[in-house]
Amino acid sequence: MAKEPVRVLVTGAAGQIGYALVPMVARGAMLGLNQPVILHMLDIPPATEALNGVKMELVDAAFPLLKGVVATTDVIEACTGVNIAVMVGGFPRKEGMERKDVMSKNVSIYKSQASALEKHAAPNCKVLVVANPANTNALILKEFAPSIPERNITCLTRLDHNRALGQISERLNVHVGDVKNVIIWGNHSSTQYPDVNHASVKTSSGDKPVRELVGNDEWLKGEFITTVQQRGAAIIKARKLSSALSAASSACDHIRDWVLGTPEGSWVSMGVYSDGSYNVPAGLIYSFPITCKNGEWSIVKGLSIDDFSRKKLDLTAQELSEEKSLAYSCLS
Ligand SMILES: NC(=O)C1=CN([C@@H]2O[C@H](COP(=O)(O)OP(=O)(O)OC[C@H]3O[C@@H](n4cnc5c(N)ncnc54)[C@H](O)[C@@H]3O)[C@@H](O)[C@H]2O)C=CC1
Ligand SMILES: O=C([O-])CC(=O)C(=O)O
Repeated sequence: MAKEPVRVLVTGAAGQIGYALVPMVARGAMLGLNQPVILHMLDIPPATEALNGVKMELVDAAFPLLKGVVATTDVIEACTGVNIAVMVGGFPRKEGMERKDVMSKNVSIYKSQASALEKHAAPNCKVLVVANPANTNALILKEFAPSIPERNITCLTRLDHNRALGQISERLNVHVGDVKNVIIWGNHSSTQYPDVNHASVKTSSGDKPVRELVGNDEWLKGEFITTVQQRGAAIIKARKLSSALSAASSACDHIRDWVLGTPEGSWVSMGVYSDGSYNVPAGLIYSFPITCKNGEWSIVKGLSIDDFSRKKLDLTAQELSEEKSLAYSCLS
């Protein structure tokens, strides 16, 4: 029997990530090649014409899995009945800005969209916040949508995770699909901590630790970390626009693994509501190593944290606590 379509909301759908993301969803990259979808696309009134253009292109692309498109500037219509919400809408960072510089513009958007989701989305709707500052927008959304379970509200750090895999694969000249179990800890910002202490590479003689294969701690503790932390800024410098295709692809990875599960023996990074694991203060949306099964995520527990890592985990938690206070001051 044909599967019921899943309703996927993409906010900011007329923007550059939206434009890359909606065809990926319609092709099955997010929910699988046998899962029909109905796309809900939200943008703001000045983008109405562009949004309609995206809708026309979706029709023209004749995607077999796409069973309907709602293109609207009405937040209630956009949120009604959605099972997955990918929150991309917002004001992007420009060259020379830190992500928290876009805070005041974005947190007020997330406060109002929280209420629309809470009232109109399908029960158990899974939410992924992409727009920056992603962790803090997700936290605001959680706080202003108290009836959505906190487990259902996450933010995107999978792009940073994938960037870390990419850097290791380039350094070792191995295929990116053979590298696993890097971790992004903390904030989707330049204080994030890309950690390879538990990462490995599949080789013909079994899995080998990344640290051993790289054999250069100075690079791993220095240039590797800063390259991943600063990759978003490097893309902005090169393109004069922030990452879009890689962000869209990573958003698909995030939802796909959350819904369909992570492969046995490997984990991903997701920004989730901290339960105090690894002594990260509870009540922050913080990126952890995560496995997913049956549509639920769990933090990977019990990994060893050395002194170098401890300081990095604490630093990015500190930044998130400060962002949280700043966000509240923007809202008052
Ligand atoms: N977490 C992550 O890994 C990444 C996050 N980002 C962030 O994603 C966001 C989107 O980036 P782009 O698509 O490049 O920006 P963009 O400016 O091309 O698109 C944003 C879209 O959001 C719309 N929008 C603004 N306010 C809205 C509202 N209240 N409701 C619905 N739509 C609204 C705009 O009209 C625009 O069409 C930015 O905040 C950016 O910083 C970007 C890359 C990676
Ligand atoms: O850097 C930015 O503002 C966009 C972004 O979040 C990223 O590419 O990681």
